[in-house]
Amino acid sequence: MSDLDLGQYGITDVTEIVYNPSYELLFAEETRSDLQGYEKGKLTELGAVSVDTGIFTGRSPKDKYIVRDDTTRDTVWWSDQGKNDNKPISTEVWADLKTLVTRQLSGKRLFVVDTFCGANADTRLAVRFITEVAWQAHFVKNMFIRPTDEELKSYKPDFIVMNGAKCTNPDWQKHGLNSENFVAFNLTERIQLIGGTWYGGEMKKGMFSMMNYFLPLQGIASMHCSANVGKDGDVAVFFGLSGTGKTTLSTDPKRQLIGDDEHGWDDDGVFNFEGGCYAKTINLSKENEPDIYNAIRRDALLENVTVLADGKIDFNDGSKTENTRVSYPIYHIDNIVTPVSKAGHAKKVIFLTADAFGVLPPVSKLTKEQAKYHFLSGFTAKLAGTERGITEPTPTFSSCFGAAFLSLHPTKYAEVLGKRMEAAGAEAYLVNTGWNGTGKRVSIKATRAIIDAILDGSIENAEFVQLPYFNLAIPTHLHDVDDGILDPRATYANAADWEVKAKDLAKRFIDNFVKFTDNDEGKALVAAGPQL
Ligand SMILES: Nc1ncnc2c1ncn2[C@@H]1O[C@H](COP(=O)(O)OP(=O)(O)O)[C@@H](O)[C@H]1O
Ligand SMILES: C=C(OP(=O)(O)O)C(=O)O
Ligand SMILES: [Mn+2]
Repeated sequence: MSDLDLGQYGITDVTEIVYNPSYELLFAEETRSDLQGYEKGKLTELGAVSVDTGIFTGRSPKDKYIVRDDTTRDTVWWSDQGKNDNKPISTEVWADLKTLVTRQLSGKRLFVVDTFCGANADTRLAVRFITEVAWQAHFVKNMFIRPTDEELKSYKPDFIVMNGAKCTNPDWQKHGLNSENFVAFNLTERIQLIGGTWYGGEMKKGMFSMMNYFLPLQGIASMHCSANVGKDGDVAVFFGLSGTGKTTLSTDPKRQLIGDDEHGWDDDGVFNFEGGCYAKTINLSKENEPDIYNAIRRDALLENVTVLADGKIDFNDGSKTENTRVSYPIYHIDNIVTPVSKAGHAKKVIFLTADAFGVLPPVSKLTKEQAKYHFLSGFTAKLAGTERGITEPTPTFSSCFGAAFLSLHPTKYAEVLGKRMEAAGAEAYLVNTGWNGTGKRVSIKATRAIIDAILDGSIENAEFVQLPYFNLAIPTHLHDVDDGILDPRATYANAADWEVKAKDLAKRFIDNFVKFTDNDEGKALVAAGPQL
């Protein structure tokens, strides 16, 4: 253990430091009978503890800030340079927020959890979390990489996350901020501050935003994707915004899981940033998603699910939020890459989208140019719950399938990914896990069969037709998939209804892409997008 004087961060009079608590200790701490309110965990019949995360049951992008100083001024993609969540704050406002959080944490009994973000020793961030809430310590222990005892001996943090969830900012209006809640980053001090929101996802996705800052500047792709690898070492990555199926579809008993949400791609291949998974549990069933269901046991941590008096869980109850979750260490899934979550170069790149309009085909094969176009566009529907204020599927363009986490301009991620794909000879596919003309979502079973056809290569033997307006190549037949769903036009009682919606969506793509056409490269990509 390195020097644990929290005074160096401005936290004083700490009564006790619970350093890197074991799962045993966390269980005891979060189920203590004297705990009150949102701190209190409940034991469920599956053996996992369940907590309520408070007022915030999803991330709060509107409350996200980055200090604009000499480190970040010319690197960060700022909210005044495009539509994004990287709102600048001054060092003065930062100092006030830091005082609030350090004062909140001073004089307390604190949990300190030392972790890594990133599987590779040369590019990982050693992230130290400081929190007064036991289940928040549990969450980061599940989600980040747990250092070995040997690694802890020489552990030196690169980044500090001070979670002051219980404090809010009374001066937010004077500071010109969005609310009394804040999630703020300082790249010079290498500190994240949290106030007002208890939601653990701010820590997880916060450090993802930081990897998204550091890695592309070194030519390493930083990707909002899941990843797995087949028996022959064939790696696939699945990009997608929240709720599109990254976690569900990468958890595939036939393939070893690398990770379910955040990865890098360097000269050696694809590597996980995390040490755990964060699965949605709304309507979870043992039949549809057995591996995720079985991962919910002792040491997993449930969030915002409904627990009945006898400890039974009602996974169909979305009354607290649609964004009910479980975090678990990655080894709760049987088939994973060990000991380090990494594998070779990706040969298949899958863009998952959940099209709420019911226009896009369940699968299409993309040309190189189309891959770039769709990566920059990042079309999907935001599903209910993951972000505050989103209560029904809302169509959105989220660059790189993760605009909320991009610290640099989207073209930077496209450039780095493009180079990696080119060098690996990777093929790209667009998979719609959302809706079609039936008004229903494509079934998980059908999507899984589609993914199988992509990964075993059989899709390459299919006959393809071109979908008008989008010019997407769609297969006419795939093993174990109903032919009737492959062409979205066939899922409408009246194909003319598809036409109307398709034209509308095509126009949205075209309008959205205008922002990328201020340079020759972007202009050249327009031809790869929808045409009217
Ligand atoms: N065809 C489908 N493919 C993938 N997931 C689906 C599909 N239909 C419904 N779902 C549901 O959508 C959600 C996908 O969420 P998840 O895999 O957690 O997405 P992500 O990891 O990208 O946020 C799950 O609740 C899953 O059960
Ligand atoms: C945890 C999140 O990721 P995802 O929903 O993509 O799993 C999130 O977006 O807050
Ligand atoms: Mn996920």
